[in-house]
Amino acid sequence: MAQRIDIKDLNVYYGSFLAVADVSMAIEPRSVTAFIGPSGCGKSTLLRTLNRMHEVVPGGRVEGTVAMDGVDLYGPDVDAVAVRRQIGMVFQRPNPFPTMSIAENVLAGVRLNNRRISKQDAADLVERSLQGANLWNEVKDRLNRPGSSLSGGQQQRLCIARAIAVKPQILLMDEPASALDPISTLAIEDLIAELRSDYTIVIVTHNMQQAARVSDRTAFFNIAGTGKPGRLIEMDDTRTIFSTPSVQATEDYISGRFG
Ligand SMILES: Nc1ncnc2c1ncn2[C@@H]1O[C@H](COP(=O)(O)OP(=O)(O)OP(=O)(O)O)[C@@H](O)[C@H]1O
Repeated sequence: MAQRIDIKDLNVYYGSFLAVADVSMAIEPRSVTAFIGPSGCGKSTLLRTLNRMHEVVPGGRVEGTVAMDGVDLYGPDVDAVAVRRQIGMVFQRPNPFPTMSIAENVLAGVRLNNRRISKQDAADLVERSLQGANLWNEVKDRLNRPGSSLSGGQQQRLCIARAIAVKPQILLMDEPASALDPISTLAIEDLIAELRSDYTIVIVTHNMQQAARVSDRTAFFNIAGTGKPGRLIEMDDTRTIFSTPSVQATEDYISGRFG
């Protein structure tokens, strides 16, 4: 199911402002890649180019290529809406549909994709997705209660269930645990570790320990100053980045000397 992502010579703009410059990197399938770096270096912006959400912002555009298993997402025949539907995204704040039931929240993406689905298939998909998000046991007796009746950590796992219900190949996570308490954070991290075997996962995180715990590869981004674009400084196995990075700025950042 998972797909490889190849980013080549990517520049990302908001209008005339170059927010991220000259990024080339490969993101391996069935692995977790963490984007780290100081505030404003463009981690979230880059993440949003991977499912064409960036260009939803007025003036948002890219130069360069982002290929999924060799197919350029920005190619002329590619439908941006279809790309957004296929590539799951989980945000910082859990955003279930508050009045929709837990079960309908899980099915929301599938329904948006206009897929006709029988009652039994829907029930199976709800169970499978909630199992996949490690939430089934906590909610199986109240699937008709509203999504907003869950705790923050449960809501975030519900959002992950919603994302995986459409069977995406890639899951993008923008600080998925930063609004959660430590126990919910660990639940999300455990879940990421489990999902890794089926998906290509890219996670933006400010939390160094989290990057070290959950990711296989880490990409460090930096910015030379206000108004300057963010750049990829280095990318390597997470163990290497956190033990023997090759660039001084990476070492300074991970050891807490700036950022
Ligand atoms: N909608 C927008 N319109 C214009 N500029 C934007 C927009 N969103 C972000 N930017 C700018 O793009 C640059 C990169 O922002 P981005 O949010 O991607 O950084 P980040 O590394 O994810 O930051 P943080 O860690 O604080 O979330 C910043 O200079 C930011 O001000």
